[in-house]
Amino acid sequence: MLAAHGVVKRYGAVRALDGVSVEVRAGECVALVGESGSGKSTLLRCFNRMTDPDGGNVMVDGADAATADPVALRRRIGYVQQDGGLLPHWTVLRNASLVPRLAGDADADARGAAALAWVGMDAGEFGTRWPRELSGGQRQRVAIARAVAARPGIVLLDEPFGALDAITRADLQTAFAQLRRELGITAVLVTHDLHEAALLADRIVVLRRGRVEQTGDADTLIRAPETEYVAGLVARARLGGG
Ligand SMILES: Nc1ncnc2c1ncn2[C@@H]1O[C@H](COP(=O)(O)OP(=O)(O)OP(=O)(O)O)[C@@H](O)[C@H]1O
Repeated sequence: MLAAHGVVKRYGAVRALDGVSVEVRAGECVALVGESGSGKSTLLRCFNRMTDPDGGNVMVDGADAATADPVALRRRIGYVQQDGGLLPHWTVLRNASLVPRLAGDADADARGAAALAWVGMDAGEFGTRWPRELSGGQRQRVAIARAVAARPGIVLLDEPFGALDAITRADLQTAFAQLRRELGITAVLVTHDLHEAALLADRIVVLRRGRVEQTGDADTLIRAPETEYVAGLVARARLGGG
């Protein structure tokens, strides 16, 4: 469904991505894990052309992303950013129905309301509120609703639960996992947190300095780390309360 082949992205002297290859099968959730600056967000943004690579290629649903219209691509691919990215002067319902509305869907509000219900928010109760009138967890729920309202087959998530307290984060992780299964969404999730990756993803890609260090399911990473770096990451995650 998604693939990066030998992707290179440079920012001046920095090689944010240095020949990265990743494949994401239909219906799968793949987590991109790595320390700050390892290239996770850059790789994520290559899939919806918010960033264009300098080398290699990116495939979306069998077609080269470089030839796709970026706006059309972004309407087909849901995107959740770290801070939610809600428009502050739009109500919750208007935020949630943004993508169907941009696509000219006459039922945009109904789709937004349905998406809010999927993430456990009643449009009657929350729809007319402003983003600033929500808790951080509620805002992230709306951000997820917005990303799925147009029923995209693919959703990209950049540290969507990072800024939340542990209980809210666990609630949202469960809600997202359920929604992903129900809607059959293919997802790429950027996270610092190996626990979160193990919980939500079918496979984990460990990035380090713009390169893939190891790809595998959580069990493989834990039982058979291929590099000292991955072994260290696993050890630190255990120390961190796993
Ligand atoms: N627009 C940009 N201009 C210049 N350098 C950039 C830009 N975007 C990213 N970089 C650099 O590319 C590298 C990878 O950044 P990226 O944001 O992909 O890392 P990350 O793993 O997502 O980090 P974090 O977890 O801190 O978000 C970093 O060295 C970063 O400073």
